[in-house]
Amino acid sequence: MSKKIIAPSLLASDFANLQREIEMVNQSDADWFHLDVMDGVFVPNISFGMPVIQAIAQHAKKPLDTHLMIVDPDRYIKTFGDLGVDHLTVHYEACPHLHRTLQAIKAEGMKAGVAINPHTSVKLLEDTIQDIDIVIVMSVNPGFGGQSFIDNTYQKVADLKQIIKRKNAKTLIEIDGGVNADNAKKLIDHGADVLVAGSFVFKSSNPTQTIKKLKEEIA
Ligand SMILES: O=C(CO)[C@@H](O)[C@H](O)COP(=O)(O)O
Repeated sequence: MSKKIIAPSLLASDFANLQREIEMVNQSDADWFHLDVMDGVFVPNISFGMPVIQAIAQHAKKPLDTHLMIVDPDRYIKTFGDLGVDHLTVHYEACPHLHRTLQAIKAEGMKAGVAINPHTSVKLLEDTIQDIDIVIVMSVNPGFGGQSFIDNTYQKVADLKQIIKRKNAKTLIEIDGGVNADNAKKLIDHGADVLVAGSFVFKSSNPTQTIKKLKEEIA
């Protein structure tokens, strides 16, 4: 069985002590950093952008998994590649020419991801799945941390896993939003490979231990 991945979302971290938070993740059992870029247009919130990611990249010792919640992501693909981002995920709902966008991300040397909102069917990815390295199944409506997990995510993950198998693709399934110790194992059992956790990690009294517990839960 392939290794299961935990990606703490820095959106829930203490921005006033960002370097300390990055070092915590570096030293922890976490596998990736998850970075949420929000533009205030695609989602009703603005988070952080290139200068902050450039600063994070100087300290992070694990892959940067970057989730663009922005309109017209094609405009910035090269910039994120130059910043040293490892995975770049765009939203299905923001890409009229998804196949072209995926090729452009790969041409910059990054893994190409597609995120789908809770209302978007996994069936819409059937024709591009072999070109997608990572699908982020949103288990909350994107834009904010700390929301409650949407229960139909389990079925979406199972359906997506079937599509990946049928098409003989190597795509990883990543879950983002409301992930905690109560739903982590069930998500893995339904076919998830990567779990993003923001509030559950950074709002806990001991984030390092919380990451360790999550890893044990899904091992
Ligand atoms: O993309 C998003 C929110 O839009 C997520 O990455 C959140 O940052 C996850 O936070 P929690 O739900 O785990 O607090």
